[in-house]
This record gives sequence, structure tokens and C-alpha cells, in this order.
Amino acid sequence: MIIAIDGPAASGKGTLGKRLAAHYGMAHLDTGLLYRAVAKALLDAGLPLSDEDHAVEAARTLDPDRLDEKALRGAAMGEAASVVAVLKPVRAALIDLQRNFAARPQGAVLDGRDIGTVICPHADVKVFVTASAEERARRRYTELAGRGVNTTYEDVLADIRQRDDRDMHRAVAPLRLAEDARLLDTTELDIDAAFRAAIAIVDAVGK
Ligand SMILES: Nc1ncnc2c1ncn2[C@@H]1O[C@H](COP(=O)(O)OP(=O)(O)OP(=O)(O)O)[C@@H](O)[C@H]1O
Ligand SMILES: Nc1ccn([C@@H]2O[C@H](COP(=O)(O)O)[C@@H](O)[C@H]2O)c(=O)n1
Repeated sequence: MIIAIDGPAASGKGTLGKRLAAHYGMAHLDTGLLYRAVAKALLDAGLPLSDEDHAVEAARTLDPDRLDEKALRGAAMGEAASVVAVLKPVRAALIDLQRNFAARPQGAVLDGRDIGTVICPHADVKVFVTASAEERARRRYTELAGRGVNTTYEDVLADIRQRDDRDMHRAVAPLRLAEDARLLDTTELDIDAAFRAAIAIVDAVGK
């Protein structure tokens, strides 16, 4: 079974993806980490985020099982990732990696922006997770503050809005609701309630 989860920044895709994968005994890939890793490779080499050739080279050498999540998290890398994510050759270079991951024998949950629309258009289940920008910013701000990151709610909200705008309006594989995706708005749901709602969606499709 393939479960595709898409949605805007900080909507809870990763949280749900991890929990669904554990629940069903499936592999999980947070595809945002791939774009973050490409951006980090460019920044570490002192190259501009517009350097397509080096970005593609970095994308081709990624191993989905060896992504250093800790080094890739953070608002700055998220923003940088959304800049390299507009580059068509970079997206193309990451397609096979994601589809190969989706074909793992135990099944796979992939979360990102274009999983249900481009990477796995034939996924068994597609969930589009969202919440209001204000609620997403509140959650992300709480998360960052808990980790001791010095930021403000206003800055987090501005970052989320800017990233959503770039992701929804880029020419290639923009973030959008697939026609056959189920919309899961978690604005009024806590993590457990959102998880139960996602399970209900998956189980209903699986029957
Ligand atoms: N339903 C929910 N209620 C409250 N908090 C939530 C909920 N879902 C997720 N969170 C919290 O919101 C934050 C963002 O969640 P998460 O990292 O899963 O989002 P994401 O969509 O994967 O983010 P990104 O787009 O940056 O990769 C985390 O701190 C997570 O614990
Ligand atoms: N399938 C995807 C996944 C991510 N992106 C881009 O990467 C940025 C960071 O992603 P996070 O999920 O870690 O926040 C995101 O803003 C997108 O620009 C993508 O294009 N496609």
C-alpha cells in the first residue's frame, strides 16, 4: 500500500506520516528532507541556491536512508529548500528515488507537496493535511520555543506564508489538492484526533 500525504508547511504531515507508518508497519519518507538536503549541500559549498547543475548533482547522490534530519531542520533550511524546489531539473532528479522508496515491499508513506499529484499519482490513499496558517504558526512557534530557538510568532507566521505562497505558485509541481485526495483540516484537532481521522481515511479506502 502507498499512502501519499501532502499539505502546506507545518500542517502536521511529518507527524501523521510517522505515526501512520508505525501503525501499519510501513516505511516512511519525509520528502521535504530531500529538498532540504539539496539546499544544504549548496549552502555548505558556498554556492548560490540557483546553481542548477550542482543542485542536480547533490540530488542524484542522496540516500533516503541516510538523511541527517537534525542538521536539516530549522526555518532557514526550509526556506532554502523551497527555493531549490522550484528548479525543474532538481525535481526531476528526485523522482526515481521517491518512486523507488514508494515501491518498498512493506508499503510506504510519503509526505510532501507533490506526492499525490506527481510522485505517486496512483497511491492507494491520498490525504491532504491542512490547518489555518495561524494555527500552523502557533504549533511551529511552540515547537521552536520548546527547543530554545529565539524567534517570534509573527516571524514564524510570515515564514509559513512566504513558503506556502512559493510552493503553491511555482510552475513545476505546485502544492495543490489532488482530485482524489481526502482533505483533512486539523485546525480544531489535536495530534491524536488528527491521527484517528487519518486512520479512518486509510481504513475506509483499504476496505
Ligand atoms: N493536530 C495537531 N495539533 C497540534 N499540534 C500538531 C498537530 N499536528 C502536528 N502538530 C505539531 O505541529 C508542528 C508541525 O508538525 P509537523 O512537523 O508534523 O508538520 P509538517 O507538515 O511535517 O512540517 P514541514 O512542512 O515543516 O515539514 C509539530 O510541532 C507537531 O508536533
Ligand atoms: N514533495 C516536496 C517536499 C518538499 N518540497 C519543498 O521543500 C520545502 C521543505 O519541505 P518541508 O516539508 O520539510 O517543509 C517545502 O517548502 C517545499 O518547497 C517540495 O517542493 N516537494
